[in-house]
Order: sequence, then C-alpha cells, then structure tokens
Amino acid sequence: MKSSKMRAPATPLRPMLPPKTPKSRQNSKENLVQKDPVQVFCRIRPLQSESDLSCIRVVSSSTVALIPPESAINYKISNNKETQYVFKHIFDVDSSQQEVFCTVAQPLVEGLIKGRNGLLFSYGVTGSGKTYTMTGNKNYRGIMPRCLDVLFKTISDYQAKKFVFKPDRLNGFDILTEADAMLHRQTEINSRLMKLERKDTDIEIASTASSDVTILSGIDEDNSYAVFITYVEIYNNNCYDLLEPSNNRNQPLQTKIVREDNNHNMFVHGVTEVEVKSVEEALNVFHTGQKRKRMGHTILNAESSRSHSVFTIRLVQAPVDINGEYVVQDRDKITVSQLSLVDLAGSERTNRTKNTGQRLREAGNINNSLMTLRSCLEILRENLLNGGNKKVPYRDTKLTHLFKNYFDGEGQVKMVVCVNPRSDDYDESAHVMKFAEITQEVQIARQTPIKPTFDNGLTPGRRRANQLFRQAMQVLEENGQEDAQNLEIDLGLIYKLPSFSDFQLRNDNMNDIMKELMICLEDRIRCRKRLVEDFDVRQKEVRQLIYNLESENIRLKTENAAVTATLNQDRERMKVLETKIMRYETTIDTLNRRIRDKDEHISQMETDLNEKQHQINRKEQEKERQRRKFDNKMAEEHDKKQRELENKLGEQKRKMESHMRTQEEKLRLVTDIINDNEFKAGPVSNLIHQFNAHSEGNAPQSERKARTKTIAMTNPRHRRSKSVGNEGWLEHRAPSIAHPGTVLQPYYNRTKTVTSPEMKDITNNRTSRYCLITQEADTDGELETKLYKGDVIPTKTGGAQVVFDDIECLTQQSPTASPNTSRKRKSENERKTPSKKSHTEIGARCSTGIEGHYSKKQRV
Ligand SMILES: Nc1ncnc2c1ncn2[C@@H]1O[C@H](COP(=O)(O)OP(=O)(O)OP(=O)(O)O)[C@@H](O)[C@H]1O
Repeated sequence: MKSSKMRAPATPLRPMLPPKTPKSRQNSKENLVQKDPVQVFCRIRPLQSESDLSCIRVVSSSTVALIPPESAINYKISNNKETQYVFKHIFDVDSSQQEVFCTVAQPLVEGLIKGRNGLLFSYGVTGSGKTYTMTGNKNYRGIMPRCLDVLFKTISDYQAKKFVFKPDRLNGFDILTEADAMLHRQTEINSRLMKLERKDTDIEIASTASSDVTILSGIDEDNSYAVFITYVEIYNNNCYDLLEPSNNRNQPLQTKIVREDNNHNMFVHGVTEVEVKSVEEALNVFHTGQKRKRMGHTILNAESSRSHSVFTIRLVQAPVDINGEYVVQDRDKITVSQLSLVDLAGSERTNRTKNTGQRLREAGNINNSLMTLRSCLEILRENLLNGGNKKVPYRDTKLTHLFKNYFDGEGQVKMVVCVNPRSDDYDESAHVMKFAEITQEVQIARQTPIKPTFDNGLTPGRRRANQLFRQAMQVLEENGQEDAQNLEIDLGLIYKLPSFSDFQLRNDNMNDIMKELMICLEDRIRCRKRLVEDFDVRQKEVRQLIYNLESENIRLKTENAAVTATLNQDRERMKVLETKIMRYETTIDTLNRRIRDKDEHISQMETDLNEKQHQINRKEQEKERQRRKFDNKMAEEHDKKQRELENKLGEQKRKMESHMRTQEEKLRLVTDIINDNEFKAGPVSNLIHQFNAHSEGNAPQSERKARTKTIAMTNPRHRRSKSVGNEGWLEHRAPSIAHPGTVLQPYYNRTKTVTSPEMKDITNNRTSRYCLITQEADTDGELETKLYKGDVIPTKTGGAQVVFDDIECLTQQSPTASPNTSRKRKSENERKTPSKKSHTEIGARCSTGIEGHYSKKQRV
C-alpha cells in the first residue's frame, strides 16, 4: 500500500530548491555487489514437415537433449549418445509467444521501467525461429510488440507530452519547456499535413494487440515518461541507421560509428531516435525501418538474415514539478533506460552453406562478430572464474562494441537460443547449444539500485494529490460554490490562507479524505471570501494611492521630459564640441607628426650638410695643398726659366758685346782708315772698296767691279763736321709724299726740307747730311716709305757729293686689309728680302754718290 502526504498547492513565490544528488551512474559501479548469470533460454521450433526427423528431445523445463543423427559428423565419436544441455528454461514446440514473452522479456520491461538496461539476443541458425521469436507475425506477435504493449499500457497515464524530452544526439536528452514542446508539436502536425503521410503500419504485427496486457509494477507516479525508438542494422561489420530520414529512398544508408558518451555508455553516433506515444506509432516506426532494411538489402544485394538487427526501446523519465503537471526543467534529473532487442544473423558455418563471393564475406563477417561475441563471453567467464583481468575484445566488432556496457555490468543480458530440431541441423544446433551453455556461465554484475532516488525536495504522490484536489474543487463547483475555481488564485504576500491539515493518501480511505478535503476547502473558501472583501477595500485605498502617485508621476515625467530635452541639447552640444576637439586633436597629431618628420628631415639635412662641409673642407685643404705644390713648382720653374733666360741673356749679351766689339773694331778700323787716308790721294772708291772688302769679304768679284764703277769719286777729307750741333740735314722729298703718321719719326737736327734741291742746298757748309725720301706702293698695294741717308762730302772741284750710308724703310699695313697669311708671309719675306737687299743696297748705295757742284750743273 502506497501512501503519500497531500499538501496544499504551492504558490509561485514558494521557494523550491531541491538539493542536487549525484548521478546514478557515478555510483553504479560502487554499488555493484551482486552478480547474475546471463540467462539463456532455449526455444525449439516445430518441424517444418512431418517427414523431418528430430534430433532434439526436451528432458525437462530446463534440460534439453541433442541426439546425433547418423548423418552427423560426430555420430561415431559420440557413440550415438545424446548430449544434454541445461538452460534457464526450455520452450518446446508448443510454447506460445506470450509464454516466451512473459518468461524472457517481461522482467526486462519491468527493469526498463525501473530504469534498468536490458539486452535480449536471439541466437541460432537460419530458419531456427529467431525473427519469429523476436518480432513474430500477424497472429503470433513476438517479444518486441509485446514489450511495447506492456510498456505503453504501464506508462499510459504518466506519459509526458511529445517533444518535452529531446535527444541531444549524444545519447542524452534535454528537457524542453512546455511552450517549446508545443511549438515542435505544431511543426510536426504541419509537416504531416504537408506530406499527407500514409499510415503504413505493419499489418502483420500491429493488427492484433494483446487484449490481456498486464500493467507492470514499478512505475513512479511522480515521473513523466517518454519512449524513444532506435533501429540499427549491423551488416558486414558496418552500422546503419534504419530510421535515418532520407528524401531519396534509393540512396544507400550512411555507415555510423559506435561511440562512448559522457557516462561511458556506448551508442551509435548520430542515430535517429524517434519519440513514440503508442504501440501503433512504435510499430509504424519499426515498419519504416524494415522497409529501409529491405531497400538497403536490394541495393546491396544482401539477405536480411545476413545482418544483425538491433531494435532499442529507450525509456526516458523525469520527475514532475510540485503541481504534478510539468516535468522539472533539470536534465540532471532525467533517467534513461533502454531495452535492446537483437535479432542476430544466422550462425551457420560457411562450409555448410557453400557460400562464395559476397555471401562468403558476409558469412565471414557474421561468424566474425558471433565469434567475437563468443570470445568476449568466454573471456568474461574466464576472468570471473580465475579472478583475472584479461582484456575483453569488445572493440573487435561493432556488435560487441555496441553492447560492451551490458557485459560490463550496466544491464541485464538474456539470450534466446533458437534451434531447429531437424536432424539435418544437428551439427549446427550442437554448436549453438555449446555456445549457449558457455554463455550462461558468464556472470553480469547486477545494477543496484536500478534507478537513483532523487532527494529533489518534492512531495511524493504530488501528482495524485493534485488530481484529488482538482476533483474536490470540481465537486464544490458543482455544488454551487462559485469561488471554488478561484481557490487556486494566490492571495500573495498580503494574506495567508489557513494551512491544510495533513492527509494520508491511501487507496482504502479515498472517500474519507475526499470528505475531509471538501470541508477544509469550504472553510478556505469562506476565509478567502473575507479576505477578498478586505482585499477589495485595501485595493481601493491602494488604487487611490496609486492614482495620486500616478498624477505626481505624470508631473514629474513632464518635468523630467523638459530636463531631458535640455540635457539632450547639452549632450548634442557636447557631442559637437567633442567632435571638434577630436578633429583638432587629430589635426594636432597630424601637425606634430609633420613637425617630427620635418625635424627628422632637418637633422638629416644638417647631417648631410656637415658631411658636405666636411668634404668641402677636405677638398679645400687638398686644393690648398695642390696650390702650394703648384706654386712651389711654378717658383721652381720660374727660377729655372729665369736662370735659363739670364744665361741666354748673358750669352746674348756676350754675343752682342762681342758683335759690338767686332763692330766697334770695324768702325775703328774704318775710322783709322779714313783718318789715315784723309789727305792721301786715292779714290774714295778704293776706301769704300777696302771697307766693303773688309766687311763683306766674300762679295762676288763682278758685283764689286760694278760697284766700283758706279761710285763717284769723293774726298773724305772734305766730309763736313758731324760734331753735335754742327750736323745739318737736307731732306729731299717728293711733293706727293704722304705723311706716314708713324710714332717714331726720324729725328733731324737743323733740317731743311726741299722737294727739288738746288746745288747750293748741298754745297753749303751747313748741310752735312742728306736724306732722300721716296714713297711707293708695294705689290700688295701697301705704302712703303724709304729714307736714303748719306753724308754730304765736298768734292775737290768745289762741289759736293753724297755718299749714301743708310736706308731706312717704313712699311705700312692697312688694318682693314684682310689678314692673308701668305701675303703676310710674303710681306715678311719681302721685308726680310729688302733688308737683305737693303743691306746689299746699302753697300750699293753707299758706293753710290751724288756728286754736286756749285755750278748750276747737277748730276745725280
Ligand atoms: N516456434 C515457431 N512456431 C511456429 N513457426 C515458427 C516457429 N519458429 C519459426 N517458425 C517459422 O519458421 C520460419 C522461419 O523462421 P524465422 O524467419 O523466424 O527464422 P530465422 O531464424 O529468423 O531465420 P533468419 O536467420 O533467416 O532470419 C518462419 O516462417 C516462421 O514462421
């Protein structure tokens, strides 16, 4: 008999802080004290035809004997002796599906409801009745639909609304709020309407649900429950999600991986978990999976019996809130339990099936996984017997990896061995039996407690109490108590209604409690009425107060608006100013940056300038050094040249002196000659001849003869005195002579200029020198002035003769005439030639005399 305290409905302000308890799984291993063996059941299917021979004999409800037929391999070895095998229970050919379910699966469902995990295998060769046992058919529903029947029947009143629990895709669940869940429900309805989904229930299985479904114990009335279905196929050691949503049905299924969640439970990662609310819905999902399986096998060219099917029922439960209506929004309080129903592939050996190619590979994989399952169980058994800690090769195949947790003590494991009694299957059946026998020696730790008891601070039985409370209120309302519905309306902190007296909820005193509750409620209604009246009065006062406050508030708001407007204006101004400041700051920054750049530039320039100045100084120094060197060199050169010039000058001087000495000597000689021969008779021509002979020496004989002939006879004794002051010049010039305008003019002392000289001009005593001036143009048209000079010497006859001793030649060149090198040269040559010529002419002229007499005769 279950009893619970009924309490008043909580007010929203009532604190509800349930202390958190650690998760069950954390303590689960510490709590494992008891161990249960793997329960193995044996089911013998009926013979297909009456002609078939049976090799199995049921000895008792737990013992079965295998009798080898003659065709068996070990017929001779076993000496026709039967082998007996003991199992938990033997289901013979007459055993019904219900019987099998009740014995094998119902305890697992009970465990499931209590939060315990369960695993049920069906093992056997092909055609031995595994699928028949697990799924069944239209008339004979198997374990799976029956499990669903019982489960939904048991939790029917406690099911949570759809989508309150949502799979988190990592083997856990989240709790959605009622609003979110409703949104999901709406979306689902819409999508169904869109798709116009056809109800595709597996007719064979779902048509006849058992009417005599038992309601199992162990349900927690203060919990809400939800059922989720997953359907996975393991084929060729690959995991496929048969419920995977797909738009294209011909698209092959994606392989999935087996992973471990945060609580070290194994699960198929990303598997589709479908929430179902009824058996029909669950079978519908199963049917969808079956179709996907068939489709997949058609695509892969496989056979259904070659794969392992894992149909898992996951039961999610969580406590309801204090009002017993909604699930408490705390995912730590969720309990998830699951029951996996595994229809294994046929366990026959390859040599029997004569498979090749793909079939052989399939068979290999099947055997592999079954062998691994077998080795895992054997090692577990060995560890158990020897206390060893040998590593169990769960990870070798997907099948064993997925169910690792069960063998490690996280759930109950059961196996139904299906055998075909046909003698043809003897060898295979013997294998199956042996394996099954070993399996049941494996002990699995019992999971206790099955479900953690949360100390969540909530009253047990609150859901039922709430229901009773509602019922009582409904009765009161029917009895004319209008305020009954308002009882729930909380009066807040102002008033407190009298507390409920404690009611003990028991199944046998429900009517008494109901009566007491109604009396209590009537009192509460009266009390509430009083309080409500008082409340109304106070409410009016408060309203007035509020009104006043509101008026004041409006006034303040107006003031506030004005102040706010001013403030906003100020803020705007501030903003503008701030913007300006920012702009200026930016400008200042920019300018500072520029100044820095310029400073850097200036310092760089200064550095360059210094460098350049330094270079210039260096160059100046170098230049100064070069200049000094050059000056020194120049001075040296100058000294050298000066010395050379002095030497040359000295030499020239010496030459000139020597020449002068020679000339003086000559002159002296001439003077001596003249002096010696002044009074001696002798023609002057001889003296001149002597002079010429002396001076020219080598003159040609003919020239000398000619000259001798042309010179007039003179008497040197009569040469007029040339002493200073006594020299008188007779300048004889043609009337057409142009003044040459030369700077250097011949200097004549006591000069008499005549154009046509008379005798007396020559013969007078004052005239001692004679100068004849002629002018003519040369070949280039240049003016050439010649001055023929000579001594006037009186002749014996009283006349006078002129002895020419000098010719002066003045040649002028026009500055406007174009310079002509050849002409110049010519002129120079000419100048040179006349000089030479003049020299000869001097001689000639010197030897030429103009003899004049005082007589009127003139001879030139
Ligand atoms: N106990 C039984 N009572 C009546 N019919 C049975 C029984 N067991 C099996 N059968 C029938 O035998 C046939 C083969 O059975 P089933 O398909 O379940 O074998 P299986 O072991 O699942 O084969 P596979 O390994 O190919 O899947 C089915 O038609 C089924 O109805």
